[in-house]
Amino acid sequence: MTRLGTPLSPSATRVMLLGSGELGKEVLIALQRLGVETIAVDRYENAPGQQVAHRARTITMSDPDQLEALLSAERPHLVVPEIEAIATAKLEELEEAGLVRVIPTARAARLTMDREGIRRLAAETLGLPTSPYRFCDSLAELQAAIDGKDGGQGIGYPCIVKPVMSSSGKGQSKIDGPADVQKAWDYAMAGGRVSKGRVIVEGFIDFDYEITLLTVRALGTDGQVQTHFCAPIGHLQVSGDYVESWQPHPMHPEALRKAQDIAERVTADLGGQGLFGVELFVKGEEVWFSEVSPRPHDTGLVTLATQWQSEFELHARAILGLPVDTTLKSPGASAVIYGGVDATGIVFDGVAEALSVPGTDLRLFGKPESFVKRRMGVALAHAEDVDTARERAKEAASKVKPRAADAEAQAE
Ligand SMILES: Nc1ncnc2c1ncn2[C@@H]1O[C@H](COP(=O)(O)OP(=O)(O)OP(=O)(O)O)[C@@H](O)[C@H]1O
Ligand SMILES: NCC(=O)N[C@@H]1O[C@H](COP(=O)([O-])[O-])[C@@H](O)[C@H]1O
Ligand SMILES: [Mg+2]
Repeated sequence: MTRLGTPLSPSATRVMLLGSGELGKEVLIALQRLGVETIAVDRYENAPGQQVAHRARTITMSDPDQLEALLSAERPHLVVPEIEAIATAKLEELEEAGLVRVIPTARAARLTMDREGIRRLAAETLGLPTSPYRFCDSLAELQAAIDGKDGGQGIGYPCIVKPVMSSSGKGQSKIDGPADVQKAWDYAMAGGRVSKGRVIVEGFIDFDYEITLLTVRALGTDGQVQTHFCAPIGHLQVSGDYVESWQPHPMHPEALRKAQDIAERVTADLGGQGLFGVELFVKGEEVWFSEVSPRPHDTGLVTLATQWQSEFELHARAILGLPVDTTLKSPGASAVIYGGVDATGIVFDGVAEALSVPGTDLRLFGKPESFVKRRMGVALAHAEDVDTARERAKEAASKVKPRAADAEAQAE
């Protein structure tokens, strides 16, 4: 295990998060509870995790020179990517030279920041079932891939187009017919996290439900990495972004076996220690791999209400080489609170009303700027069963009403 010492002293264990949004904030809190010295990095000032870390640094994380300069100034023992858009090639170079240890590995961070890297690994190297897909660099290539005029079998309609570097549904759209192709291309070009004129087009999978299988690679007492699974998390996505999640999601035993097998294989290849969010589509007993985050997953926010150790605590423990426990405490659910307004500085109305819903809790992330579709908070609920928990979480989330702080000042 990593030796734990005294933060802000020479014996400290220093962990740097690259990306400090709502997910990183919870990882930072979990690390601090174990006496780790934390450095929160993000692309903008006062990111949620920066508000709870020992130190905050703001850089362009996709700039290799800025990243290298920061790493040599801070000399963290562990570097924990929290977002896709970082200079992963630089991390690989520094890891190779033995200068940093990246969680779970720099290669995993590189492969998963780009849909092409992880999709080719999963489908072509590991032979896992996925949707049919093609990568395209222009509108003409996209049309040809859909029509099967690029030498391959046509992806056909409906299909889904996504920038190769994006997350939370940014730049993603569904194409139902030829009239939607241009619009989907333009939207993808505008929506990627890092501008790169490349997209993936995927055949649409008509799944019964989709899950995130949180998978933890942690050291056992024998010093070997062991794989642990959390109970499946069901979720609902709107426009490619998660709006609700719940745990446990009931699964046919054969589908669960396949899901765990896929998760085991993909995480074993990515390697290292830490928690992964393996996204899977399920229809009957059939299971498709969609993608994987080598870090806590947004749909896994529900584990703050459902597990003895949340996904954030599991990640913190696993990366430090400590034992983990993935057992469920209670069925539960989460429901997203969007900003609803474009404003710098907001006020949340209805918080007391929300928390008066039985079994609920809130996380208000503290992001300095709100956008209509920016995730600003989440409602959590536990209950005797998942259906009740979902109702509670949705009710609590619906009572929280963000509004521009300016409007309040004007009203007073
Ligand atoms: N091939 C597909 N067939 C059917 N639905 C799909 C397909 N690809 C994506 N989706 C839907 O869109 C959602 C978002 O897709 P995906 O996970 O690839 O995007 P993302 O931007 O990486 O999202 P996040 O970062 O939140 O995980 C999926 O969870 C699923 O609901
Ligand atoms: N699906 C990935 C995901 O949920 N990532 C989470 O969202 C933050 C970015 O939010 P922002 O776009 O509002 O700054 C990231 O920092 C991470 O916590
Ligand atoms: Mg996803």
